[in-house]
Amino acid sequence: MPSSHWSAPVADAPVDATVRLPGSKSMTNRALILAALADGPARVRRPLRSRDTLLMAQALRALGVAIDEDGADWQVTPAALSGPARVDVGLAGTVMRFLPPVAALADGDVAIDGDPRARERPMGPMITALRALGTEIDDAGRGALPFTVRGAGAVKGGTVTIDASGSSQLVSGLLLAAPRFDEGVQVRHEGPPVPSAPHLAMTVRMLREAGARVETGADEWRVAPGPIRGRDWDIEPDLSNAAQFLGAALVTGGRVTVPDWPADTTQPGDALRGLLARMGARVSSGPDGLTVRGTGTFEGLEADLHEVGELTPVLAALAALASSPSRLTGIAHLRGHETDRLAALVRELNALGGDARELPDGLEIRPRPLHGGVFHTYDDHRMVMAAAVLGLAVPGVQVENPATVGKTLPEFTDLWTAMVRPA
Ligand SMILES: O=C(O)C1=C[C@@H](OP(=O)(O)O)[C@@H](O)[C@H](O)C1
Ligand SMILES: C=C(OP(=O)(O)O)C(=O)O
Repeated sequence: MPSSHWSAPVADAPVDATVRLPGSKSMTNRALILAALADGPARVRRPLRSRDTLLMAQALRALGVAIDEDGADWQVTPAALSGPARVDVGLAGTVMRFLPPVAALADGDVAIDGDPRARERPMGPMITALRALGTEIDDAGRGALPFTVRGAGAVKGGTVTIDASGSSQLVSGLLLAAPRFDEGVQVRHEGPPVPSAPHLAMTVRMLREAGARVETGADEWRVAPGPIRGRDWDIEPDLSNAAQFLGAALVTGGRVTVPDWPADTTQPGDALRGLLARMGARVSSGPDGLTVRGTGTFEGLEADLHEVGELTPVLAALAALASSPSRLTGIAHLRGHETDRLAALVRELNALGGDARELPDGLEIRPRPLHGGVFHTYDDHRMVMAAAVLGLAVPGVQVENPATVGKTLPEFTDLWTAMVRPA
């Protein structure tokens, strides 16, 4: 086995674990943007420290913002934003969609690029929208990364219509910076439905928590011009990254508790409570956190995951181990994620003997006995997580490039091993 592979541990016994999870990627990167654009210092408490959030911090520092480590927190001191600067978005959707509107507010050129795959992810509507709002962008006609934002120190703002069916982040990015646009923004979506409604709710809630005036309608969002308050942001645990751990309770007939599960949250991972219950889990909340218990058998899932697409890879792995078939729909936009997730999941599940096929907007998965083999991960953190779930029940799953999980959870294999093989 090449040393770049990880042998996913088989569970010899039901897991019985409490897994404390690091902060939410989506909340950390929104808090960083709002802190950078605020009227005074801000603190991000217990941020996620992973590739996606460190890239965001680095991008904002490149524009002049000070982000200092302070114990478990980050202290953010805003500054007049300026170029010339170079920004690396890596493969982070949140950086590639949230940073350009901030760069538009800077005084000077900001050159933005990322991993090869980042150049293929949907970006055109953001470029078109920023131009319509008064910003010059040099993209050599690509409609994609790399491009240079010719920041003029201000953005006029106003009304813009975009097709955000490829990614909700196109809307979130425009809204997060919009209080600082001269006229604010009114974004209208036209096209097939926008995915990831909870992430849009997160954007709106965090903007309001920072003092912005936001109105929402059907496929329409309006942000008034005005100050963004510097404040403390408490980052919740990343509930999407809870999926594989809670799923392990289902696969092994065990128990997993995630502490500090928020009572009221906009994170899409909160939907795991209902989704795993539908598969047969017993789900309960208490002072210890959220607990999922499995019985040892569990059913497949028929679900529209349009709003919670990032849960798909782990749910697909669970589906492959379930006692009945699954249909996961509403997720055509996953073809534009870190990799084409529908194609990648079908290929890798079937390479282990599975029976998965692509639907126009999703996946159909029929459980079959699986065997070991190499599970390719395509620079996709959630493919590593999906492979680990399969490995609980299938001996010999070799996960290629496990380090790619560092996009959102660098400590994943340690947390996983501690759960499956407690000392
Ligand atoms: O705004 C956010 O923080 C996110 C929105 C979603 O993006 P899409 O709407 O592109 O799926 C989600 O999949 C991604 O992991 C995080
Ligand atoms: C789609 C995801 O990430 P990104 O923020 O890069 O879009 C994800 O984390 O599942």
